[in-house]
Parts: sequence; C-alpha cells; structure tokens
Amino acid sequence: MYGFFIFEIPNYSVRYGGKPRELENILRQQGLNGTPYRPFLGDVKNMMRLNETDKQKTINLSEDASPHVFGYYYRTVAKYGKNSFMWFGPWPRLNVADPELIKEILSRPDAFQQPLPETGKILTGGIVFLQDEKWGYLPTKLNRKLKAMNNELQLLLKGIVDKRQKAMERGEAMPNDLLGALMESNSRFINEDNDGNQNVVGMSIDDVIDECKFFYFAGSKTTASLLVWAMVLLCQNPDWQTRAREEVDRVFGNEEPSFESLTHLKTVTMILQESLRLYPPAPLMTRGSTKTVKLGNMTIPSGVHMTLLIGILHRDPDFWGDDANDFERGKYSIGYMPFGAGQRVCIGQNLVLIEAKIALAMILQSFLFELPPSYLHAPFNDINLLPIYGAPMILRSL
Ligand code: HEM
Repeated sequence: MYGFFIFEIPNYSVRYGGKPRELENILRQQGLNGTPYRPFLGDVKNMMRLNETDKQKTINLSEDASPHVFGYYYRTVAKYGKNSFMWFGPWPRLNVADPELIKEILSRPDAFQQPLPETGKILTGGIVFLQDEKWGYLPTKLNRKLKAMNNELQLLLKGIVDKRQKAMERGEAMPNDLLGALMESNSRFINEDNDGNQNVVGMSIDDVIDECKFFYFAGSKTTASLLVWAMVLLCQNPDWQTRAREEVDRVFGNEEPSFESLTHLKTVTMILQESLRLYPPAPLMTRGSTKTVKLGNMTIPSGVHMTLLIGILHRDPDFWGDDANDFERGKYSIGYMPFGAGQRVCIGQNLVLIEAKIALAMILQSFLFELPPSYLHAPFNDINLLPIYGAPMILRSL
C-alpha cells in the first residue's frame, strides 16, 4: 500500500541478487548513481536523523513541500538524479521519480511486488497482502504500540462481525454493504461438494476482519488528508474559495448536495485534483523486484527495493513547468498519479472523490474559512501526508 519512512526489515526468505557491493556495482553499471554502500546500516541512520529534524521544521505555504516531506529521499534525488539509489541496511533501494518508469513498475506486479513493512501489516491486512513475500518484525517501541492497537481493533471488529453473523443466522435482512459482501463470501467459506468433500472457497472470518481493517486504514486517513489539504489550499487561495462557493451555490443552493448533481461541480473537482497533486495523501509507494528484470533500458537484479516518489514527481518543474508549486492548473499529464496506477490502482478513488466533493460542498455552503496567524505549515509523511502541527482554521458561519 502506501509508503513508510519507518525502517523495514525484509525477512531472510526474500532472495537477494547478491551482496551489497556486488549489487552496487550492478546498479552503477546500469548508469545509476547513488550513495556508496556503508556497512551495516547504509543510509538508515542519516535518514532517520534527518527525518526527525525535518519533521520539526516549518515552511512557507507557497514553497515546494518536497524537500520537507521527502527529506533524505529528496536530497538523494537532487544529488544523484531522478532515478538513483541509496541503502536500507545491506539492501539497495532505488528512488524512482520518472513517470514512465513508475508506470512500468506499477503495471508489472509479477516482477515488482509490494514489499510491505511490518508496521503497516500489523495494523492493516487484506487483499493488499495477497502476494508471496514475507517480511520480518522489528520489536521497536512503535511496533509494540501498533501491535497493542491492533489487538484492540481486532476485538472491536470481531464484535461487529459476530453481531452481523448472529443477525444472518436469525434470517434478518442484511444491509447491502461491504461487510455484507464479505460475510456472503464467508458463508461460502467451507462448502461440501456432491461427494461430501469439504472445499475452502470463500473468506475465513479472519480474512473478513483483515479486509475490514485494510479498508478502514486505506480509506480514512487518506480521505482526511485530502480534505484538510484542500481546505488549506482554499485558505491560501481565497479567490478560489469564493469561486468554489459560487459554483456550489449555483448547483445546490441551500439544498443538501445530491449525488446526481456532483458532476456539475467542475471547480470543486479541479480543487480536489490540484490538492491531490500538491499534497498527495499517499506521496510514495514501494515495490521490490522479485527476479532479475528489465526496467526501461536497465537490468535490475532480484531483491532491489524501490521507492516511487509520487510527491516529488507531482511538483517536478520538468513536467509541470516553473510554476509547479502554484495552485490552479487544470491539465494533468502522465506525471499525475495520486491513486497509483496499473492493476493495484486505488479501488476507492471514485468513492473518495464523491465523499470529498460532498463534504467540501457542505463546508462551503455553511462557512467561510481561513488559517489563523498561528498556523504552522509542516506537511509530513506520517504514513499519510498530514500537517504535523495540525491545521486549525477560523470558520465563519454564513
Ligand atoms: C484520497 C484518498 C485516497 C488516496 C490518495 C489513495 C491512494 C491509493 C494508492 C496510491 C494506492 C496504490 C498503492 C500501491 O500501489 O502501492 C491505493 C490502493 C488502495 N486503496 Fe486507496 N487511496 C485513497 C482512498 C481510498 C479509499 C476511500 C479506499 C476504500 C474505501 C481505498 C482503498 C484502497 C485499496 C483496497 C487499495 C489496494 C488495492 C490493491 O492493492 O489491489 N483507498 N490507494
């Protein structure tokens, strides 16, 4: 799923194409530049130190957020190029900020899989983990906290699922929702064929719980991130706030926004798209090569991890021009991938745009909003891109 800055440790069952120095030579022979391998932590120590100091800093609203958001990644790309490498311990990690290569990687899940850190896996689960690789667990303070949170969440979800299961057994009418579809699959989990053999075909209750967790984590903070940045941008660009409010007024008046009329919200849609470009809630994705594989005109050995730097790409002047950091665009190119691409593209993207349009329209109908002078602008990738110091706003009732 979405990228993490947290140090991740691949399990030793993952096959690597060679020792660090050999891998480094192979990567350099492909024309790639990067940091020299340093035993044993590679770039991790420097990266963590820099992330901690970067996290505290604030920047101007109109500034390029990438150096702040991406810290060490940004510096490596600036120094060694859009496609360059660094080291997570003895494992090389390619930074990829070239849209053609990102598309290629995302469209070949057989060769480039999602290597997920245990930190994400502890809390989430679900379809995103349906692949071969296994990843190890590092008992850090954060991971222990996440595990405790997970136990609590697991209990909570189990309660909801049990309740639904009992209602199904009593023959009550079920709501036509995601949990209903998952439970329907579970009801087929074990069935008997004509010869009396038991076949496992559907999802187990644990699978159902994992799916619920994954949808919750994939969909809640990302949506919150989109809305908060859209509002920050509308505070920064009050003329667009006025234009958006005028449009909402034209389309809905004082009525509650209706699903059918959402397509008329052109300005609101543009604002959300632009927010997703400047502040993508999932600003990086990760992949790992599962075998020696061709990528562009390079040959990448097995076991090379990749960070797809969507957030850097979204502000790259080579694609967006010198005004890449300015709001107000309206034309999107191959360099725009807030929801990923390829087979694993976000399955919630339509839903989230509907939700966000309704929410923003209702806020615009009811309030004028602005940032207080105390607002500190510090976007940071804490699993999702969020304002580290929050985004307090002054709302004036209309
Ligand atoms: C602004 C909000 C959202 C953003 C920016 C976003 C972004 C993304 C991205 C970039 C990916 C691809 C990750 C990768 O390839 O490594 C992804 C996958 C996914 N998203 Fe979203 N997402 C959002 C909201 C949602 C919502 C609301 C849901 C569900 C209700 C959702 C469900 C999923 C699922 C299930 C996947 C995994 C698909 C797969 O692996 O086959 N997302 N999302």
